[in-house]
Amino acid sequence: MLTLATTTPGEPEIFASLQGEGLSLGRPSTFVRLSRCNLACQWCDTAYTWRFEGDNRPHRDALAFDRTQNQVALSEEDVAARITALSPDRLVVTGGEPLLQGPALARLLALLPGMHVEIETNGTVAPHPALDGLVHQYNVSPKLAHSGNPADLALVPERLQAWATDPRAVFKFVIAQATDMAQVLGLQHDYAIPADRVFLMAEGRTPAELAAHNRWLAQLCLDHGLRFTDRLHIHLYGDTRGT
Ligand SMILES: C[S@@+](CC[C@H](N)C(=O)[O-])C[C@H]1O[C@@H](n2cnc3c(N)ncnc32)[C@H](O)[C@@H]1O
Ligand SMILES: Nc1nc2[nH]cc(C(=O)O)c2c(=O)[nH]1
Ligand code: SF4
Ligand SMILES: [Mg+2]
Repeated sequence: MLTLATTTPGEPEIFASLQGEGLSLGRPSTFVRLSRCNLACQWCDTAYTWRFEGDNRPHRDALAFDRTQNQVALSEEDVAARITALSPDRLVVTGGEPLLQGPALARLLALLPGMHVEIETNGTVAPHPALDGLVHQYNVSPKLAHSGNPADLALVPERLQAWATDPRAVFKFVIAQATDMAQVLGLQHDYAIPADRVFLMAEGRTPAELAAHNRWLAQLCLDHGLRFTDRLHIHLYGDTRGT
């Protein structure tokens, strides 16, 4: 069984959209959003996937979503059928943190041979061995200090090392202010991440926020020879579930 996020109560968040971020920006894809996360970013745009009542580690705030309204369990066969009905050739699995459900995800992907598979991940969890061979691209978004997560949870050295040496892994750093660059450049240096595999993406959940941040973010990309990504889906649809 897989535990998915919902668009409305009981309705799993499986949808067709253009990949809005990073290396595959603009590619028509089917998205599957899984439930639960091991981190708690203070600006998370999908907090409904993890900020459940009772799930109150010290660094999580009091705002709680109802677990029964915001997740649904489905069989791998059911999820595969819903994906196939959207007739995609590309799948993006996101969350929450999708690598927390590695074995079930591996069973799902085994039912979908021939699809190009991207995983959106915070980069703290090792892919299950049964899953890893079925994935074509990892969109790895390590969380900087401004996310509010304790560094020892958000930045796992052996994981960062593994992603840096995996050519399938593309890094996507969320930037809230220009001073965040010191931490990005430190990580890029420490783990010898090729600049060609580093994207900077503005923090923002509205077109106005992105427009304001993208101005100076573009300049930072130029200054440091790193790649820029927008968040296309926010411009097209706003901060809406299932888009
Ligand atoms: C919701 S996360 C799910 C996958 C995984 N947990 C992760 O963080 O990579 C999907 C992407 O959205 C980004 N994201 C979440 N909230 C954001 C925000 N307010 N502004 C910009 N990017 C955000 C994350 O950094 C990640 O790249
Ligand atoms: N269109 C669209 N593109 C995306 N790329 C990454 C997303 C995510 O939430 O992981 C996302 C999303 O939610 N929608
Ligand atoms: S790691 Fe991803 S899903 Fe988890 S809180 Fe951060 S942005 Fe949200
Ligand atoms: Mg998103």
